[in-house]
Amino acid sequence: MVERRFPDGFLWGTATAAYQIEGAVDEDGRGPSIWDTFSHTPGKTFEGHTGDVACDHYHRWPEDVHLMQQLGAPAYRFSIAWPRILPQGTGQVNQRGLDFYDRLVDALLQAEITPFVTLYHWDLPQALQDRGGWAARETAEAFAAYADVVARRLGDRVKHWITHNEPWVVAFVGHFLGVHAPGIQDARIAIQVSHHLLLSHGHAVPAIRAASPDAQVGITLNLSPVRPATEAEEDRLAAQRYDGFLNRWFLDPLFGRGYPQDMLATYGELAPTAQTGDLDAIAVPIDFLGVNYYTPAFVRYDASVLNPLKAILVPPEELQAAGYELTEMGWAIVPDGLYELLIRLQRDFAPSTIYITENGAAFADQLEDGAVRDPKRIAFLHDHFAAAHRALQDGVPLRGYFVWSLMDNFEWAHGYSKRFGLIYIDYETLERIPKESYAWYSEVIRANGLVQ
Ligand SMILES: CO[C@H](O)c1c[n+]2c([nH]1)[C@H](O)[C@@H](O)[C@H](O)[C@H]2CO
Repeated sequence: MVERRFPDGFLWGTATAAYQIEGAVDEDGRGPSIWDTFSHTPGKTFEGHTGDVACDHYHRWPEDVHLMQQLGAPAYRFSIAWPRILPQGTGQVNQRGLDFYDRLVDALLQAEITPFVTLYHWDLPQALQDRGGWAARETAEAFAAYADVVARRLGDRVKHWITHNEPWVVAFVGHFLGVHAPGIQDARIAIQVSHHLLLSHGHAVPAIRAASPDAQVGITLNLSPVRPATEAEEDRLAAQRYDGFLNRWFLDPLFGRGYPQDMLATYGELAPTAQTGDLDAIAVPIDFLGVNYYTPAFVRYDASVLNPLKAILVPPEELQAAGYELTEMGWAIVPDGLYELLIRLQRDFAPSTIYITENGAAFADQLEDGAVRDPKRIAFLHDHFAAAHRALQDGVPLRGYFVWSLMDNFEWAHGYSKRFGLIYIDYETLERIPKESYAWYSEVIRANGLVQ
C-alpha cells in the first residue's frame, strides 16, 4: 500500500557529471580541463586519483543506459564536458564530442528516459583558465557561445537545460578554499567569479531558448537551511551572514533582487565589479530552480579578522556528539532540512517549478558475496523522499527528484574513496553491481511513492 504517493508524472531520476564518470580524457579530440590539471597535481586529490578512466562511461554508456532503463527512472541528469565540444574553450568545434552526446541523448529517448543536461559541472577547458578562467569576464561570453553550440545540436531533443551546477562551489571551493580546481585562494577573486558565473548563466539562457524551442531552462544551486549553533545573538547573526553567503548571494540576483545589501556591506571592497545591465541579464526568468540538498549548515560566530563573514561551520565531530548521524562525508543526516529548505524557497522566492537535482549520501559500501547491502542509503533516501512529499503536500511546486548518484564515481578531491552510487563500481574491473538501494529505488519509482 502506497502511503506517500507522489503526483502523476513526477520525474524520478538519477544524476551524474561528465568528469566524474566518463574517463577517456584524451579521446576523440577532447581538450584538457582544469580538473585534469588539478587532479594530476600532486597532493590535490585522495591518493592522487584522477578522472582519466573514472567509470569509463565514455565507452560503457550503452550498458549504463540499460541499467537506467532497468531501474525504471523516467529521467537522467548528466553534464556535457565543455572540453569535448570546444577543446580550446572557444573557436573550433569538435564534432566527435558532439557526436558522443548526440548518441547518448538518442539512446536515452529510445529508452523513454528524459535527458536533463547540465552545461557546466566544473570541468572548464584549461585553455580558458590559461586566459583568466572564471575570474575573466570574457569567460562568461565563452560560456554563452558554448551553450549555443550544444543547444543547436541537441536542442531538438533535449528540452530540460541546466546552465550551471552549484556556482557557489565553483566560486568559493575552487577560488577561496582552493580545494577544488583551479585551486585559487583569494576571496576577492572568488566573489568576482561568482558574478561572472551568474552573468554567464544570464547570457546562456536566451541562447539556449533560441536554439531549443519550448525548452525548460534553469540553474542548479547547492542550498542549505542555516542553523545557528546556539541561540546566542552572535551565533544567530553569524547564521544570517552565512545564509547570505551560501543562499541569498545567488538566489536574490537570480530572482531579480540584485545582490543582498547585507552581503555587499559585509564584503565591502571585496564586492564584485559589475557592469550596467549585468543584473538584468542575471535576472532572466528561468523555468525551474534546481536544488542540490545534502545537509543543513550549522554555523557559529567566528571572531577571526581573516574571515570577513565571521561565521564558521560547526565541525562534524561536534554534530556527531550532539547526536546527529553522519554520512561518510561527515555531513549530518537531516531529512527535515530538505522540507525546511523547500518551504523557505517557496515562501521567499516562489519559483514556478523546483527539481531536486541532487540528493544522496556516501556510506561505507562493501561488496560481499557479489552483493552490496546499503540499508543506510535506503533509510537516507526514504526519509528525504518523505520530507519532499511533505513539502509537496504543503504546496511546493516540486516536479522531480534526481538521486546522486546513478553510480559510484570520482568524488572530486576525495577521488574514488567516497561511494554515492545506487550502482557499485568495482574500480579494478569497472563492473557495475546494482546495490540493494537500486532495487529499492526501482520499487519507489514503480509505485510512484513510499510504501511504508
Ligand atoms: C554540500 O554538497 C554539495 O551540495 C554537493 C555534493 N555533491 C555536489 N555538490 C556535486 O554537484 C557533485 O558533483 C558531488 O559528487 C556531490 C556529492 O558530494
